[in-house]
Amino acid sequence: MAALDLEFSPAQGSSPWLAGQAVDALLDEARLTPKPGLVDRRGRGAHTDLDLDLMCRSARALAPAFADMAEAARAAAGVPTLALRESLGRIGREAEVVMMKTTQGINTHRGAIWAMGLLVAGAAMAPEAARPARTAARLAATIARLPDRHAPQVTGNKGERACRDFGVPGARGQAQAGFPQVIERGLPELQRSRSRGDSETASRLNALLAILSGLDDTCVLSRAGPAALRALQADAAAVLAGGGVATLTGRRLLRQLDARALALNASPGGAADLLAATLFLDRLDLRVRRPSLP
Ligand SMILES: CC(C)(COP(=O)(O)OP(=O)(O)OC[C@H]1O[C@@H](n2cnc3c(N)ncnc32)[C@H](O[C@H]2O[C@H](COP(=O)(O)OP(=O)(O)OP(=O)(O)O)[C@@H](O)[C@H]2O)[C@@H]1O)[C@@H](O)C(=O)NCCC(=O)NCCS
Ligand SMILES: Nc1ncnc2[nH]cnc12
Repeated sequence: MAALDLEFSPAQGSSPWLAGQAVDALLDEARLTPKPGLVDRRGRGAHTDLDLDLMCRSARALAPAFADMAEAARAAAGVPTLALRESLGRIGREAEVVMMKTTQGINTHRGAIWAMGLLVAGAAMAPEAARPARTAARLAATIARLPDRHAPQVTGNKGERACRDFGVPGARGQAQAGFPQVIERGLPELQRSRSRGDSETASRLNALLAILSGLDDTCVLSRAGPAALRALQADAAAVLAGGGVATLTGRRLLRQLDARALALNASPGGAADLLAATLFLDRLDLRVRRPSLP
């Protein structure tokens, strides 16, 4: 894997820069507080084996893999080929090994490696686009729909089992459909909340809730089942209908959602990954609109 010097400030749009944006988006997601059922600055959420320090170390360890994915996408000269799909699959599986070594066997970011890896590749293929977020998601979806001959037929992962048992498309389906929860819910809610003057923290929490309210999160399904997923989705929608996290009503409803997630041992890890994806794409769009951003 390519060596990456994180002290060095890479050129905007370069592969190390894209990798840095991806890692920063993962760190922003992990630190965002208070999230329902998830690891944040307050603690472990519904998890016994995760904490914020571990999430941050895991995120940073993924930088070289994201840079390699961007390089592989650039080498494909803007065309989402089968060879690129298979290169990304190999780099993605290696990144999962790096994650597991870093965390001593705990799954912190498997879903994030998948979603973010595809989006980094999509962004690397469309660096000059006027609306990089949408272009990156569209290219990422095209890559995700290609078959990878080297992927294991059956992984036995909890997400795979939840997709089979509950008939949902899961992480693969979300990517293959062009990340609708990110493009149609996360990003618009982030922008809506900001434009009405909500704080950045409230805007990001609202974006997480918008994603959670409509996502077939296999992390919730496998830990707590379909009734729990429906309850969390309804609670998340209620916070937004109550005015969002910046309001007193919204904050009260968010506390209820958090309490319910903890009582059900349910963690919306898939929604957290897609919030990180939303923040990554938002960073790309912001750089285009405001090139002088620090
Ligand atoms: C396509 C893969 C992601 C494999 O997917 P699969 O469904 O087979 O299996 P999982 O390993 O379960 O991964 C899915 C993870 O994706 C997140 N997720 C869940 N639902 C959705 C959704 N609807 N849309 C998008 N993303 C979704 C979620 O990730 C987060 O949760 C993880 C923590 O879960 P937890 O249950 O706590 O942890 P476990 O250890 O599993 O259980 P416990 O013991 O703790 O109870 C955490 O990772 C978050 O990120 C799902 O977990 C992909 O792995 C794959 O095929 N890779 C191959 C490489 C490749 O092709 N790469 C190409 C481009 S990079
Ligand atoms: N903040 C978080 N807590 C638990 N699982 C996660 N997966 C991705 N982000 C997470």
